Amino acid sequence: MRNENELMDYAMKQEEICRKNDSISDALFEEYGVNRGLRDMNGKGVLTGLTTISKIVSFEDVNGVKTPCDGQLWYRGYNVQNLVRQMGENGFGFERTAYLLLFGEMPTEEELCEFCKIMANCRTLPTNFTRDVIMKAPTKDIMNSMTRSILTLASYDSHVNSPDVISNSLRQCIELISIFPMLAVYGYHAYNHYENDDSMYIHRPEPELSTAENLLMMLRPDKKYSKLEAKVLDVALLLHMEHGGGNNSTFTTRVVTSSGSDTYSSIAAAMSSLKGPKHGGANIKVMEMMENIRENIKDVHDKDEIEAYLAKILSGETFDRKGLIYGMGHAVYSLSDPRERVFKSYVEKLAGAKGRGDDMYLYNSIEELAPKLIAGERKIFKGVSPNVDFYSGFVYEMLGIPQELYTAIFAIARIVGWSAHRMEELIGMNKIIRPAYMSVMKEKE
Ligand SMILES: CC(=O)SCCNC(=O)CCNC(=O)[C@H](O)C(C)(C)COP(=O)(O)OP(=O)(O)OC[C@H]1O[C@@H](n2cnc3c(N)ncnc32)[C@H](O)[C@@H]1OP(=O)(O)O
Ligand SMILES: O=C([O-])CC(=O)C(=O)O
Repeated sequence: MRNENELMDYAMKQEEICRKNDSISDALFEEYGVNRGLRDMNGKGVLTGLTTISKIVSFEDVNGVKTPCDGQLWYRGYNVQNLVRQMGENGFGFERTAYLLLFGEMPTEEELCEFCKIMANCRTLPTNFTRDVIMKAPTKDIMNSMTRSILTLASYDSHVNSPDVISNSLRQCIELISIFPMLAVYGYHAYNHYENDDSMYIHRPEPELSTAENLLMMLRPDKKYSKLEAKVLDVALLLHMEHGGGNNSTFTTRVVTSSGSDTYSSIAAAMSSLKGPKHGGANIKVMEMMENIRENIKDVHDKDEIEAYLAKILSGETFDRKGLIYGMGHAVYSLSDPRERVFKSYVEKLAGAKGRGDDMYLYNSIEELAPKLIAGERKIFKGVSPNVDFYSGFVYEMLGIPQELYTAIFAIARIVGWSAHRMEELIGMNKIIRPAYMSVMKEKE
């Protein structure tokens, strides 16, 4: 039998050699003008593509000077805050926005109706897929469970690759967008049954329900949810659907697509990127961090105590020792992330209704204190503010959604953006993405 301890001891011993041979000095990056993380000295991303899918604004021109401003996000020419507003109190936006992002124009009522019907018909899994794939080796890591399902679905597709690349990829993307909620929720129920010994429910989606409604219906044992809950979840999905070509998971989609690989592999790669705690996985990390803060401070109303504990998180002294305050900061936004602002308005309503005033106070205090602390400790050129995922976990928690599903919900939304970028890459680029690495290796005899 394999001796795990022996292997771990070996890896720990060899770590030192890896560190010695894999470290490259900052001076060499400067000498060759190489931008770490494809970002320039001011944190701005290196320009690697053109897109018509979305636009992010974080700076404005003030008398010829580039100045940080409140963030804006636009989908196919429409401001996201307006898209949310236009849905009204009861309307659902996921399907309409998915159409907009995928096809580049707002659907008429007739086009939307046809698209919803197509999606409803797609919400079915191959025979015994739930039993044979999703329930096998269940895991708390729902992103992994979904990724395994996505890759396995390729074996059930008799036309994984087809000469009609564009229409075939579009078909596959629409199918995956439609069934993502099932892969996520069934993956969770399987885990919850086998690992937590809870009852398992496999409710089939209902054709007349929206994506958000289906998700809540499939999740709940009694299939019940309120209109407000479905509305809040729909807004969360709309806000997470798309964020340009440069975010880590969308860029991954574009890189894998550019090699000629298939839809399942491109989306599986994007899932693997999204789950990272610096990207979509931050929504779970925020909740773990909040729990850790609550456990370690005596009074949630004492801002000095909160500040001192945040300083410890930032110095890597406590929590996960990574030195990050999760839910804060963004690669592009400066003064604010527009999606966080929308979320906050819902959070305040929900927290009031659910008697979570103390938690709201704690979140507000962190929102006020953390940016100043981070700016004091790190080199921040553009400003640092709460991002979309600072409040998303809190919202999901108040909706009774289990923590294991938080990043999966992000994926259920972002697959629309990934799909739109896969289509744009296939239609407009036709060039393998292949940046260069300068070798600073020393030749040896
Ligand atoms: C959906 C999303 O993906 S939104 C982002 C979700 N992620 C998180 O909430 C995790 C916490 N935040 C972070 O790790 C970062 O802010 C990121 C990954 C989102 C962006 O990082 P960057 O692009 O490096 O941001 P920026 O250029 O402003 O950072 C400058 C410095 O501040 C640090 N910094 C930024 N945000 C934080 C933070 N929340 N906590 C501690 N340090 C931070 C960066 O690590 C960087 O330090 P370095 O130069 O020593 O590496
Ligand atoms: O754009 C990024 O770097 C992160 C991201 O996906 C988002 O904020 O939605």
